[in-house]
Amino acid sequence: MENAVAVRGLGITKTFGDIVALDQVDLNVARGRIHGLVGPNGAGKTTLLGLLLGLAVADSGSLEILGDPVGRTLAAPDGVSGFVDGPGLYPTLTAKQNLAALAGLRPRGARTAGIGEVLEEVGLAMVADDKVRGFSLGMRQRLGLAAALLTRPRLLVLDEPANGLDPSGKKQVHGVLNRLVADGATVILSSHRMDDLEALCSEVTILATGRVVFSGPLNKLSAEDRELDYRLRTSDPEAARKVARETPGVEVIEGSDAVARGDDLLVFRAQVAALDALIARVVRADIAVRELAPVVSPLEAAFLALTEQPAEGQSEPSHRPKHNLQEAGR
Ligand SMILES: Nc1ncnc2c1ncn2[C@@H]1O[C@H](COP(=O)(O)OP(=O)(O)OP(=O)(O)O)[C@@H](O)[C@H]1O
Repeated sequence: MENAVAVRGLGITKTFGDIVALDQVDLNVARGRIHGLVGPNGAGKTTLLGLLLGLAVADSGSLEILGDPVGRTLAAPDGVSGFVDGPGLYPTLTAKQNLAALAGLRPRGARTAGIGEVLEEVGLAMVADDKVRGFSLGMRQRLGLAAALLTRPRLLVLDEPANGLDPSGKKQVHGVLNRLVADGATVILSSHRMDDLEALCSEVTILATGRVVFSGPLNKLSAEDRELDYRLRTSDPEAARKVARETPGVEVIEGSDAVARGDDLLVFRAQVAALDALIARVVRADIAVRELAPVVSPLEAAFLALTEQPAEGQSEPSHRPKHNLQEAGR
């Protein structure tokens, strides 16, 4: 039976001189999933993705990809493709010529998808014969994805793949990634876009200054006992505000940006139980609920809480978690 784990990393450390880019990182990614990597600038995301692509080797720790231990040589492990720091493309060649050049580098007999097929998949068939130097950032990103698909990867590793994509390009790329995992492949991607990660990923790893501060299913981040800020739009904002003030566990936030903009919104902080109680009370008071949403998504809230930068003059960095939230046994 095929190994159910696509990536198993244990205690991975990578330094560049004095800089500790990755500090005892554990990473477990099940096959057939889209796993998101998130963290502030300089957190170590690109470094970690580079290790998965065989662009660098770790100083210590163990890494197993698609069932095989990763050695000390710089080479993409079998079945893995992708890119970090943007796709490497030849600007003076056309999209088709770029892919042909890459396909030509594939070993004889290696699994290679059709060039027309991958261009079609990423929505670039119409510009197949255009030179890449005239491509927008989003088109280059999609061509980079097409190049990665050429190898029919079992593990696709992408650094900021949604960079520069317009909504239709984003939809196209999301479609490609979802089809890949439906066919049994695994995708690991980094992004600063929480909405993208929430739309695509079932699991995320949050890194802060080279350390894992959370790794696990996205739904663990919206834990029932975590307070979140919500915005509520109703048919009667004043009456709703009064109900909110009288509901235990609900803290009305008066000076929020939404209120300052003059929006007819009630912004409040609550745990899930108090939120439920408030909505029930609002409806019982014959006030219609028109919109209810977290001000920031659970992923963004966790990101901000777990990766906050140390305050000026603070000796102990507050982003160093007191508890590592890594899901046990994963
Ligand atoms: N080749 C290198 N030489 C020296 N330092 C490096 C090198 N690559 C990365 N670093 C350092 O390692 C740390 C992690 O960098 P990395 O690029 O992995 O972060 P990142 O999370 O991808 O950041 P971003 O979101 O800005 O892309 C940073 O402090 C960075 O300056």
